[in-house]
Amino acid sequence: MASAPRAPLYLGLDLSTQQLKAVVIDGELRVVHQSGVQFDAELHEFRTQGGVHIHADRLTVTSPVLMWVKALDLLLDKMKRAGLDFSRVRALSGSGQQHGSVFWRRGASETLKHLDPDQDLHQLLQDSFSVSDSPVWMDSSSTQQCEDLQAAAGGALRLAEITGSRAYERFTGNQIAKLHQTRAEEFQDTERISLVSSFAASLFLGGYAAIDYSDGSGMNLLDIRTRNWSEICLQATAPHLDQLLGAPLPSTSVLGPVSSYFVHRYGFSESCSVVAFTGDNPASLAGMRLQPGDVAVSLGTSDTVFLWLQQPRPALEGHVFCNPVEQQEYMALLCFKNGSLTRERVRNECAGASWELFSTALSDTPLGNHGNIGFYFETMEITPPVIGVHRFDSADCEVSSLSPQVEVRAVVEGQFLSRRLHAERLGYSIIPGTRVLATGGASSNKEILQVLSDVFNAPVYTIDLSDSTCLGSAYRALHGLVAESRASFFDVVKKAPEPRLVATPHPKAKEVYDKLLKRYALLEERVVQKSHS
Ligand SMILES: O=C(CO)[C@@H](O)[C@H](O)CF
Repeated sequence: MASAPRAPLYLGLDLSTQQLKAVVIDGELRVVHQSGVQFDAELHEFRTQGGVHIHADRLTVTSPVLMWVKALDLLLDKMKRAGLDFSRVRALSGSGQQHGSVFWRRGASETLKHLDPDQDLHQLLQDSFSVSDSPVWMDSSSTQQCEDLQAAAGGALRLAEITGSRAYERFTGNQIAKLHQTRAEEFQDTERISLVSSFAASLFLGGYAAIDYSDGSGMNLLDIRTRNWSEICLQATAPHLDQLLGAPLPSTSVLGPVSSYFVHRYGFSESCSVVAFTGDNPASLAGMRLQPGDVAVSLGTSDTVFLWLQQPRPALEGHVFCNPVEQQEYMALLCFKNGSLTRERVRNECAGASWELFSTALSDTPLGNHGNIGFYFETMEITPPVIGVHRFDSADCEVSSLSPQVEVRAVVEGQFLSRRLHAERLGYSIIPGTRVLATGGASSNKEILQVLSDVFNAPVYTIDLSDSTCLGSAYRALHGLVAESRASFFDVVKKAPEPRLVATPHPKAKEVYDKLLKRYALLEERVVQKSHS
């Protein structure tokens, strides 16, 4: 059913690792438009792989910030050509890959304020960034800065108590510290530092957008209880950081009207509101309308497991972020770097680059995979921090290879055993009645979700759109308009379609995977010890 011609629309964007996506909903929360730009395929002049550049040291990982700018030009042109009436967009919001950072050159705020609508953003902002290769969440090169920050804060656990996480290499504060130490001239030429989320919001705002509490929780700089920058952490990171970052704001904040550039170039209404952008995982929590007691499993470039927390429970593993939709509450998250790119590599090598054959391999191999277990940490993993590929047979003997079909099941079972093991270690036990909400690209594959249901011994649900992050941003755009009146996010989006049950655990699942999980934990410890020896 089409929306009425002048009925308001709400735009949600997601600037993720491999692509820029958009979803448009109407006032009934129906998706009326989707679009996207794939970085590798449509912006190949930037020569990224999976949207990033992995540097020769195999630890430094960056993305060209002008690729993200040009992707927005392409996306809005695509949406305009597809006939989207931007004048109906009442509010827009968005999300970005977490932890990444953008360094605006001195003078860029003036350029942002006076964008010429006859030119594209990519041309206008060519000289607006002091750092052209933005550090992103896949980077693992700031270990020294992590150690220094933990020492300054009083140790790893103290830092976790303050910021929600011990120091992690990908977290923005440590990346800023490294850049300040190793690229002093570029740092000196910087007048503002944004997250990927607030950078995208700045483009629409025509000025520097505030960092929101939720994505700001992924920097090792924000005190998650006071929701202000931690002085100890700022001081330990770089000079004048409070000025470079600006004051953080609630994730529901209306930042202002869209800039005149978008009014004149694309026909946005002058009254279209820009609602604070946030991180991709917090936006996904919103898109799935995650409730306390649910467990979300996002299967994207990174795999993440996240859930709703009423009170922060920081630990030495995983993260606590401010909740993006309930300002006084929190969310817990575990991140696994070797996610979809690892599944795709095994698909290419063991299933003829076909998802159908990949799914057939899963259907044709038994629960527990005859005791074979695999660890596929092709790049430095985050949870646990280890690199290497290791395969073990049913007698816990390391083997050099598995048959193609067994390897397919081993990568999927191994990833899900790891997600479950580390979630349970954080006290997030999967109890009867727990709903597992799956999202992200791989959540459209029923056989992969069947393995998830079996390993977690829980029913798995999905929402119609595998892209909960964009949908969550569109929901947040709508909610931002009424948040000041204290309207709850859940009231505003209660008409959204309910998650759909797509897999229930096999009767033997609990017996098989409770046992296999114990072996997995011992073997993972062995792999970690071996990689640190
Ligand atoms: O590092 C992560 C979360 O902490 C990843 O999920 C990124 O947000 C992916 F873009």
